[in-house]
Amino acid sequence: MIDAHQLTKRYGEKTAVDRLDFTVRPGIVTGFLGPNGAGKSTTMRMILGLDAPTSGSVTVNGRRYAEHSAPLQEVGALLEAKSVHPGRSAVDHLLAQAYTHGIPRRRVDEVIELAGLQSVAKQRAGKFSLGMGQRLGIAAALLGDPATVMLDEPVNGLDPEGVLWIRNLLTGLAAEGRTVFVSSHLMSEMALVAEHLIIVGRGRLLADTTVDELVREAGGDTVQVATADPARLREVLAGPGVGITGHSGSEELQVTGLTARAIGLKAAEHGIALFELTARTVSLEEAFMDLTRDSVEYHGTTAGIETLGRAA
Ligand SMILES: Nc1ncnc2c1ncn2[C@@H]1O[C@H](COP(=O)(O)OP(=O)(O)OP(=O)(O)O)[C@@H](O)[C@H]1O
Repeated sequence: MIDAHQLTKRYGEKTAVDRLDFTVRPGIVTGFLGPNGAGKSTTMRMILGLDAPTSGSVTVNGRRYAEHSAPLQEVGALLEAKSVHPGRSAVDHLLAQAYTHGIPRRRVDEVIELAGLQSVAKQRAGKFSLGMGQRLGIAAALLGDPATVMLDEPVNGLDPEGVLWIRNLLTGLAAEGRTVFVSSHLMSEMALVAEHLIIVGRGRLLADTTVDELVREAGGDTVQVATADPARLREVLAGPGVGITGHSGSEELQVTGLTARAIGLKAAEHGIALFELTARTVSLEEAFMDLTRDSVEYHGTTAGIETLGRAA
């Protein structure tokens, strides 16, 4: 369990993390989402005691990270910038960490296997590809068999097989009852693994919600209907909890609060012809963009490219 209370970090004038309150619970994967620069890494660094909060606090299982007597066994973490001695082999890197934390050699072999690094375990880590480096970082994070696992952008640099491996690993760790907290700026990736989402923008909490709820709030339960008699259809569909919108004179209506099936049945019952009946599924990516639109610090632009194209 991770608990943040009014967690704040300022770097001079810049507020990187702004009064965050959230709880990360065991037994599920919680996604930590936000655009670039939203404050995710800073928050994770504070959870691990690598950065001190300017104000507020964050605890892991009721204590600050530094107060745990065996922190590696409490929280296993992979942060973006991982320092591995380039001349050391993967196995030696893990052994060095295991020895200094009283972890048996057997566990090193276990995590090497878990991370699929058996064939390269004796190679120098300096020669590792980005994906292999990520796997080594994850092996190190799991070394202490921690109850809480925290990974910052774990799919970075992984090939499709590696991405799938991470997904299964995360859901497996959560199923074992661990607390799993994973950051990403990719909603599509989070949608596949996370059950709960904590979304931040410019250091602030934007949403603390489930994947299902986010889609619902974004209008994911809207049904698009086209009919020859929109006025009559409005009448027969109207009721408590039902919302109907549409331009006057248009054949198209947008209906919330009723399933496509219920709308189809009602229309048939009243002999109203329908031309279209489509349940509109809002992608999580759209929901995320809507939520964070005002918090994106670094907007991309294609204006320069267009200008170049015209000049050519
Ligand atoms: N040591 C630092 N000194 C000054 N500013 C910092 C420092 N660390 C982070 N920041 C600023 O704080 C803000 C939050 O950064 P952070 O790296 O936590 O965001 P993030 O959500 O992890 O972003 P990304 O998805 O790009 O990794 C950014 O504006 C960043 O420039």
